[in-house]
Amino acid sequence: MIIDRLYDEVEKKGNVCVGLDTSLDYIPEKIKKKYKDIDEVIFQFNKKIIDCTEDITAIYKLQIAYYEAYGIRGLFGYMKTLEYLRGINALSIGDVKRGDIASTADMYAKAHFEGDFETDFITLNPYMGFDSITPYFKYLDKGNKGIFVLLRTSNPGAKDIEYLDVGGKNLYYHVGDKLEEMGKKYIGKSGYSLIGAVVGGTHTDEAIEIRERYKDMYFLIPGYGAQGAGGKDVSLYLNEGNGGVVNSSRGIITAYKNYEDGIKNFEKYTREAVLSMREDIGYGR
Ligand SMILES: O=c1ccn([C@@H]2O[C@H](COP(=O)(O)O)[C@@H](O)[C@H]2O)c(=O)[nH]1
Repeated sequence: MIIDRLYDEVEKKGNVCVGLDTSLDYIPEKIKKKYKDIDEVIFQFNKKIIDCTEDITAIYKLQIAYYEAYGIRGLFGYMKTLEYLRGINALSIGDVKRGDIASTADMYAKAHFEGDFETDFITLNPYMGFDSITPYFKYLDKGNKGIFVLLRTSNPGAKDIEYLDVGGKNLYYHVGDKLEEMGKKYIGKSGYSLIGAVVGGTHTDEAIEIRERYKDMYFLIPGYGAQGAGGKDVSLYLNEGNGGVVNSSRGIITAYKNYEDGIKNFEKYTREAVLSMREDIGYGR
């Protein structure tokens, strides 16, 4: 199952999920001048990041908005990056956060688990109801695709809805309990399910309870670095160093900007950002 592959990647390489949130503002002028089309500029920048981090990165997450924002060329950049990751046998998450009625969800599933935009995992938004999630299960049945469903997100606004009291428990626990139950059917040999959850590393007060309560769930943990979460925070969501991947996007792909010689030594600084994040999370301890 694909979740077992992710588990093994984390064992070998650590918990870092590099976020390829590729805004043109992050790309050095040198690359922008070298390639005529935006898709190639985006792809070449992503390729540089992937090539210097692949052996220390468990999985890459592409937030689709950063590609959609550049229209059809941006989406070509998205497609090329995913093709490249598949070619080197690296895992990918399409951070698409879909949620819609079942007939539309069927088409979203086809769009992101097959064809040009195929990824290993996608993110889903469950707050339209569980019938917006179940249409993806036919891909889970084959074992080679997985989902990360928004549970308790990293943004301050998580408190507005996700924390609402529903029958004596926070709404996100209501969502999580149902996901854990549905996920029992999809547990791999690692002990984790193809139905995972997104939990923001920026809120830590309930982290231990969430980890304890959802033993089968693999976590995608955003919020590290640019949003303020640190290694100690995110590691509360892990289980003996596994059970989750920690995303950092801006913190890694713009790391080179912190140095005067950043453009010249782009690969060195990008790699250092992943290595220091991996250590901060507790790799090797
Ligand atoms: O709760 C959530 C869910 C998703 N995200 C996404 O993760 C990255 C974070 O980027 P940084 O630059 O490391 O802050 C981004 O793609 C978000 O859309 C999240 O932040 N929180």
